[in-house]
Amino acid sequence: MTYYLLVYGALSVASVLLSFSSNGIGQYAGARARQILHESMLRNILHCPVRFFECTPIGRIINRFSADMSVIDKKIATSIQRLLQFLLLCFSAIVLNAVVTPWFLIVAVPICIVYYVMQHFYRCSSRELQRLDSITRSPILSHFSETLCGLTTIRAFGQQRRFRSLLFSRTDAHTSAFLIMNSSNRWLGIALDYLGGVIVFMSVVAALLTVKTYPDVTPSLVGLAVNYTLLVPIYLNWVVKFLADMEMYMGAVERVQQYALTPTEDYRLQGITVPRAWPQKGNIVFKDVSLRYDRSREPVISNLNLHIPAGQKVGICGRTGSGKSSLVMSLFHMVDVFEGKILIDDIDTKLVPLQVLRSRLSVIPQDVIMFSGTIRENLDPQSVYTDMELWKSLELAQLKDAVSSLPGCLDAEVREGGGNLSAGERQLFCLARAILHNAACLVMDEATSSVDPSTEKALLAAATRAFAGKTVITIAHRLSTILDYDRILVLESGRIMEDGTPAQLLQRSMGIFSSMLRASQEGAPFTKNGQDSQRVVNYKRVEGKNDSN
Ligand SMILES: Nc1ncnc2c1ncn2[C@@H]1O[C@H](COP(=O)(O)OP(=O)(O)OP(=O)(O)O)[C@@H](O)[C@H]1O
Repeated sequence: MTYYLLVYGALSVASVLLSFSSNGIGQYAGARARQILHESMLRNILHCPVRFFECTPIGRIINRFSADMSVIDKKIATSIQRLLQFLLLCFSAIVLNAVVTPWFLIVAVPICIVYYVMQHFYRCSSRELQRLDSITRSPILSHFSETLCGLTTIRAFGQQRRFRSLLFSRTDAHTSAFLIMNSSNRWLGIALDYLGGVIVFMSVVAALLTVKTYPDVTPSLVGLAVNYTLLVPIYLNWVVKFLADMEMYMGAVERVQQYALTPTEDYRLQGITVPRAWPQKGNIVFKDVSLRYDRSREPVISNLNLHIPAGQKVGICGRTGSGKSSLVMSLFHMVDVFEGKILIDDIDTKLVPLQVLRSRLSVIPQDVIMFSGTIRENLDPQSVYTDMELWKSLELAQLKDAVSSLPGCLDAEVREGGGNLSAGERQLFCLARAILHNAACLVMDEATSSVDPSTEKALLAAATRAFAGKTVITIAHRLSTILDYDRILVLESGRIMEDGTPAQLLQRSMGIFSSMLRASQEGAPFTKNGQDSQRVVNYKRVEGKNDSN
């Protein structure tokens, strides 16, 4: 009796210790695995080219980071442990039955086959149903985030009802998939219960036969075997469930891994080391440059040659899709420069590490991004400038008075997306950022297209003053704004069609620039009072005088 008690006690202690260590090790391994997966996905996504974000719906990316990561975080480690536990329990029950009642082995084989077929059928269906569940969830998230972003437009056009019904129909599709998935789980539960009933029945029959044929088998041993068998259906149910769950969860790992392996931009971390002050002059040379967005697409610009001397103010215009943005984006290597060279102050930009290159040039885009925080954080996120430098840049950007009147001045609140600032103010803040950077080249990509003429005038005047003597490249939305520039380039289908001073281009009455300017004066509402036409006439007069001098 003491012997049995000691063995039982030792087994219990061993079981507790093993369970404790397997839980600890399992959870630690799970935590490390999900940390590695999350970090590699995040690192990769942050380094993906802009094109990836244009082609991938935001809802899908959020889904990877929320739903898929949550599955990996909460479910996988526990499921693997439970699966192993139930597999071992099942195995031990079958072995015990086989040892005590050998007749059980005869029925065990067909039962195993039926069991295999059933779980295979369930797992195949469950995988597809899970995919359906995941596919139908992304459109809800995309639709929801799109609706939030475009709330003003939706309300302005009275489209609330349409958007609401679209949301409901997508939610219905998702709920249906979810319901079918859950029903399939219930089906499996019921089917396995029936199979379990058959197993118990067979086990009892095998026990009766064993008692007849092997008289030395005691009733207590038979009772133990039958008792174990009673639990087999429950264990089997769990094994199948966890197997299917694991398969489903590994889908999340596969999707996360896919994002962790998405090709990133070439950051050229091993690139050349450029002087701290580069580019000092802002002398830009395009040598036989060809650009494309994708290997499978035609180049948007082919064999372009262009020299922008240091300190020149260049206006770029052309019809929509002519390649203006692509041309200036190539300076930042945001488009694939697959042929030729772009030199800035005699250094090939292809060899400069991408982060260095982008940090040395300034850009004012059409849509300025402001983050929720303070004005100081938005101007100088890395806290490298002094207050005096911040105020100086605000003064040059004509924002000093506006900021000083705010409660908290530099620490005044900026809401998400700069919601409490006007479009013009946001653009002036972007100019202040560019001034702080003190880059030798400034690029303005239709920076003034969403502001009124007076703000536009203020922004351009501030930029001209702050970037006097530096290279400024402006993609012009309103042609009248670049009439006082040093040079104008007219692009068409990725080629430079006209290149010269504004006066030279205006002299070609049948030229593209002249006709575009004429068309904009006829069409633009703010030319009704003749301001811009007058400006062109005055400009021609002044140029005429200069020429005659
Ligand atoms: N992200 C992109 N992916 C693929 N092709 C693009 C992409 N952006 C632009 N393109 C293509 O490149 C060509 C030039 O576009 P780009 O935006 O440079 O013209 P743009 O003159 O700046 O036009 P807009 O004045 O309308 O901004 C167009 O044919 C356009 O379809």
